[in-house]
Amino acid sequence: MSPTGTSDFVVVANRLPVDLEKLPDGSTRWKRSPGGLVTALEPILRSNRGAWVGWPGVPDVEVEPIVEEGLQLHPVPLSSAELSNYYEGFSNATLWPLYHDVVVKPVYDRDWWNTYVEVNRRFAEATAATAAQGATVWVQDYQLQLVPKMLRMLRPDVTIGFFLHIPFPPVELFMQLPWRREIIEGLLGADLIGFHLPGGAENFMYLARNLLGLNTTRASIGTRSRFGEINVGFRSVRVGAFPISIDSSGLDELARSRAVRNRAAEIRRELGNPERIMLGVDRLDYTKGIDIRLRAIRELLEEDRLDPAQNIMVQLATPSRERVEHYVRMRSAIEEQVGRINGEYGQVGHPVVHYLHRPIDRHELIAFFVAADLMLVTPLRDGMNLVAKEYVACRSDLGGALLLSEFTGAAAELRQAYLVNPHDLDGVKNTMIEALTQDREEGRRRMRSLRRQVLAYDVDRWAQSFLSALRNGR
Ligand SMILES: O=P(O)(O)OC[C@H]1O[C@H](O[C@H]2O[C@H](CO)[C@@H](O)[C@H](O)[C@H]2O)[C@H](O)[C@@H](O)[C@@H]1O
Ligand SMILES: Cc1cn([C@@H]2O[C@H](COP(=O)(O)OP(=O)(O)O)[C@@H](O)[C@H]2O)c(=O)[nH]c1=O
Repeated sequence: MSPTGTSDFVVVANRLPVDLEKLPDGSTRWKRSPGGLVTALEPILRSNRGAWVGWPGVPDVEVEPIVEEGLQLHPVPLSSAELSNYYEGFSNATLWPLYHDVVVKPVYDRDWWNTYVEVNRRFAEATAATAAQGATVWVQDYQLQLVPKMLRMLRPDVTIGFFLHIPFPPVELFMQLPWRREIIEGLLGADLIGFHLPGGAENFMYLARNLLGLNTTRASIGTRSRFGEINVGFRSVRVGAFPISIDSSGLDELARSRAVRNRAAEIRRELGNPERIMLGVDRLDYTKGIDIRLRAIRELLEEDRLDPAQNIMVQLATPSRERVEHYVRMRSAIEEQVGRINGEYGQVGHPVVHYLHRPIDRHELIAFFVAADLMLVTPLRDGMNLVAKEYVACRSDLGGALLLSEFTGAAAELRQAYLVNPHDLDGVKNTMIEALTQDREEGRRRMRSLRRQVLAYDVDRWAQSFLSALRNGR
């Protein structure tokens, strides 16, 4: 057994909720980390006054643990070589594409795998040193799939939950992975393994049964109900589906504020008061289908089905994984598409596509949600997509429309969105026109129904359903 720490509730994630930023003058400051995992978990951990174990966002720095507004942050350092092999390599050039339907070809590299094992061990050791006797530890996501087993060996006294934020792939794809047994065994160190959707949970059950030969239940898995069970020696591991969500009422309240409404009106003016504003908000990731929506817009302009003077698109794109090859290529391709549309259909001072490649602050983002007539969410595959839910939460006016890919986790719940198959470009184009020209009452009916779902199933409900299953099941 490792020495114990003092925290009763510990979240372990690849990143801390804040990234250390090195400024040109050599000083440093903390800024919010990108992505939906942090958006979802930060409020929960703050209200639990827990500890967060994670990487501080830059390589080759040793940072002491800090306490920030009651939240204890325990940085796990990574060297440049580890960053390259564990984060950019195995996590984001092997697992990420493999788990997202092999949208691009995964790379299988033994050195990357070895570093992934070493870094997972470091996270497990840091967690073991942070958790109090009998603590609850919640391990997050694909970067840390070996931590549950490693931590159990170090600290059999703690209760371990694991949640996967990205899709768990179909069995035929997962079987490509040379280290497939190790990953499944790593995850089985947890007491409860959570996925967004029942399909991912059932894929995992199948592998436990057929790859590792374990005894499992066989009934279908429900959403927040009907968990699967796997016998691992004398232990029982439960498996369930817990769709993640957002701080719906917090966003709803902010979006109703005068400051946000004024800013939304100002955004419309800044864009030249067009009849309709379309919006995309994503990390710049090839899974998000940004290229698909741009292609759809270009073809609609070509076919004279969209008036470029009255239909404006805003694409907000946070930089992401900028040294991974496919991300570099995709950025160039998207910027070329934006340039081409503006070159062919824009006017001086009036581009058709407004594109920002930088992180946007949450208040500004909410004003964009309030200003937009059509939200375009077109991933080829996405674990959940919190942006879709955030747009709905911000539309208490029942205005706007959500166009949503069927291949997002969110589509399982947001059935009244304009659902599209992103591989069917004509379908995307026709649905864009349908949503842009929707009857006002039809739009209000759809948005009312979407809001019922998003406001009822918020991030607190997600965390409570997972944590109560974890605590009651041991
Ligand atoms: O840490 P990065 O490499 O910069 O990536 C940011 C996060 O991206 C992924 O987010 C996922 O989690 C969301 C919340 O569950 C979900 O809505 C989305 O569909 C996922 O893509 C990744 O899983 C996180 O680990 C990263 O922090
Ligand atoms: C572009 C942008 C986004 N955000 C916030 O980031 C998350 C994104 O979460 P989602 O589940 O949709 O996808 P990933 O986790 O990135 O795969 C969401 O909360 C956005 O509001 C942001 O704050 N600033 C940005 O510029």
